[in-house]
Amino acid sequence: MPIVPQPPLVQLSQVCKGFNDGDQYHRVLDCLDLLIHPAETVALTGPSGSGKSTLLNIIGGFEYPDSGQLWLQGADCSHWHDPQWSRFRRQHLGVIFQQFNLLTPLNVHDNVLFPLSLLGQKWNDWCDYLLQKLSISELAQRPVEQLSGGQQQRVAIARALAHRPALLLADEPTGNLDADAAEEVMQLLCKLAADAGSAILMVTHSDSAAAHMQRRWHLQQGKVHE
Ligand SMILES: Nc1ncnc2c1ncn2[C@@H]1O[C@H](COP(=O)(O)OP(=O)(O)OP(=O)(O)O)[C@@H](O)[C@H]1O
Repeated sequence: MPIVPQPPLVQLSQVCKGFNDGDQYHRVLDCLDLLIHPAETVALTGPSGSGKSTLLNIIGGFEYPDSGQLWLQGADCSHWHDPQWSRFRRQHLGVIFQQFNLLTPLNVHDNVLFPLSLLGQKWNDWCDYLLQKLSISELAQRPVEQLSGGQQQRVAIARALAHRPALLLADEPTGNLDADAAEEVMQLLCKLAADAGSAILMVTHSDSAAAHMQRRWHLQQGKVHE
């Protein structure tokens, strides 16, 4: 059987993005060409305001570039509208937000189940495995607002990986944790993403968190340096 090469998971070609600041246009991303392959892990670093979240938001379809092209899993999504982005995100994208963005009326179990229920799927052995590895099985019935920040972070990781996304976007996932907790969370995140077959693009200001990723992109003055 011939081996069919897989397309890149994420491909950006000449992507530019800027914002109007008063009557001045401020270019944040300056004609970026980038590739992420399936199951690759990439840290995205750079000074505050350099455009890291903007780049993450464009790859997740939360913001649109001003120009350039974006492909996901080989599909040109430069002109996708909201329904196509929603479908892609439901099936293939997991997101860990800096502030966790958990569904606060719900308990841990229902937060982790949520992405699966959007796909018409049920709780499964993988969900049990995630909770067990993240040491939150005992908390399954607890409302998430009753949990500590570190526990909520673990729920956010389980929820982001519940549907085994092709791509995990993480914005400062260890930003609120002390050094020991951050190290443990990074080890868990890498192990579970590898188990799920997920690639990671992770924004971080932490060198030690970035060191857990296979590649490192540094964003400065609109350009990415590797
Ligand atoms: N919706 C917006 N409207 C106007 N300016 C914006 C908007 N979003 C981002 N910016 C500007 O774009 C620049 C990059 O912002 P972004 O949040 O992507 O940076 P960042 O590298 O993630 O920063 P940080 O590390 O502080 O989170 C900043 O100057 C910011 O003020």
